[in-house]
Amino acid sequence: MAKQEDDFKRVISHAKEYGYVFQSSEIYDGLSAVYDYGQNGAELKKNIREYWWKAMVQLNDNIVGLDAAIFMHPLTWKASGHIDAFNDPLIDNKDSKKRYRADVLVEDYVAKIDAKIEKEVSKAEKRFGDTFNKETFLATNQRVVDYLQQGKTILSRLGKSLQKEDLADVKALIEELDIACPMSGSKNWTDVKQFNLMFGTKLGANAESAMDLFLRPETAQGIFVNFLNVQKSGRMKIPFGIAQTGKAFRNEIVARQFIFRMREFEQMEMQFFIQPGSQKEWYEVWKEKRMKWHLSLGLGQENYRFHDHEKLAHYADAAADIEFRFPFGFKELEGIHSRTDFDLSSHEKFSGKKLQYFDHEVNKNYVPYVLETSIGLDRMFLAVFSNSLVEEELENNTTRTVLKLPAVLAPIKAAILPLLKKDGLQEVAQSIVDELKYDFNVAYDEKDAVGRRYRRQDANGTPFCITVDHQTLEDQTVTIRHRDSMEQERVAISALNGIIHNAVDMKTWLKKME
Ligand SMILES: Nc1ncnc2c1ncn2[C@@H]1O[C@H](COP(=O)(O)OP(=O)(O)OP(=O)(O)O)[C@@H](O)[C@H]1O
Repeated sequence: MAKQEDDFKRVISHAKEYGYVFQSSEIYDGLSAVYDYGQNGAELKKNIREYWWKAMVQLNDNIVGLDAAIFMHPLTWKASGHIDAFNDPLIDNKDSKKRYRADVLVEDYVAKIDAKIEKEVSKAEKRFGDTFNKETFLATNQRVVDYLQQGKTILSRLGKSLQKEDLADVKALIEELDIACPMSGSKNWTDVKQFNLMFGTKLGANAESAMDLFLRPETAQGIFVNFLNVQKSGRMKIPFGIAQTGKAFRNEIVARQFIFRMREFEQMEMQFFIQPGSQKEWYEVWKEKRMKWHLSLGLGQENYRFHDHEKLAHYADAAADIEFRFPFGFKELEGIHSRTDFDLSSHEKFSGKKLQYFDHEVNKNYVPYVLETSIGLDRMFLAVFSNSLVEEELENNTTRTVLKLPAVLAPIKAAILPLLKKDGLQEVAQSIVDELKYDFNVAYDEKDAVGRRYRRQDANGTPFCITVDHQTLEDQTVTIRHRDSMEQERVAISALNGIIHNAVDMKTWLKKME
């Protein structure tokens, strides 16, 4: 646990030191769970967004984009169920005065059971070596079987109590499990209460006539209310999808995991409109497609897993998360939800407007079913960033900090370094920058010894360093150093564009999804 916490602290401080993420309004001591992206963070975020957009919109001829407003008519949130059901069960500890999500307290308890299982598995793995079979072990080792059953029983009871809104039972569960406040160790709890997560605001200057609005808690509803606008104007045929990226706002109760859980964040969502009855098939298709997108970035297959939901939201008939191994364990990164016709039917009901589609294939009108993929851009940022940050032992007994970002996402693709600040080397380096900058985001760096500059660029995630030296003046060649291998090669200036292009081109990376 201590190592996990240290690793996570290192991620947060590195993000600040290298201009990736800052606490919002830091000079006023910050605003809790709100963050700003710095010069490098803004680039990384933009690149992730573009990587998603290309994969979803550009590569699929039946998916189009949308940019809906954050403000929406208040009835939208009545129809979507957010006014009545977008609640988290909260519980306060009377001694520490700390507030928690009651369901998260129980889930964390189960995570501890999971950690015990992992421990048993790794012990057995060591003992049995190559002959070890994890599946057989999980099914036959009595202690592990008991742990698994215990976790399942707890989660199933939690799911049922939440579904029935039986908050007294959620509290009873916390008491039965003897869960203590993680900050103080006290077990002196209040009752569990529901808390609506939407932020309210007002539209209009006049106090009497001002209209109560909500900041959108998800981008999806902007897509649903525009379903017919897009379908008709784009003459879209089912199955088709609408994708959008944009800000969403949630007044999260527990928000202390850096950019994992924010009060203002960005989502990348796609709603895929399909024939009723075909949802199971599309659910599997999109689970697979989205996992392939993640794997194409090369962060390691072992860092992802699916988690199929037992407790379903009011709109869903199936749901799974793609979980990622964050510094604090496996957690949700993306959700894939089979939303049935809940949203469109509900908007029909509340707006009085038909939101139907005439399907020539089957010769009838219907309200389409929807398959949704929804990922948090900030969470994806954290996944990429935390996974990439490594402390590497070098042969000469020193270490280096290197941010091994996938080159396609790196904020700066190459740094151009004159070896010395004289003899015309700076001018040549600058002329290389001036040529490359039309195609790539590049940096010029002349300060400090070249070794220190390499380290700085490593820590910044820059895939290439290009050094201009005296030989450059004679034969128009430079040294190019690769961030991950630290290998250096001598290449012609004229070859630089091609080398960088091969490494960072989105097409090459996206093709890995095939
Ligand atoms: N507060 C938040 N901060 C950052 N990203 C978020 C936040 N809430 C949701 N997301 C992102 O949006 C995606 C889709 O939202 P969804 O409503 O399905 O999340 P959720 O199931 O409520 O998440 P969680 O269970 O973690 O609260 C999530 O998978 C996550 O990546």
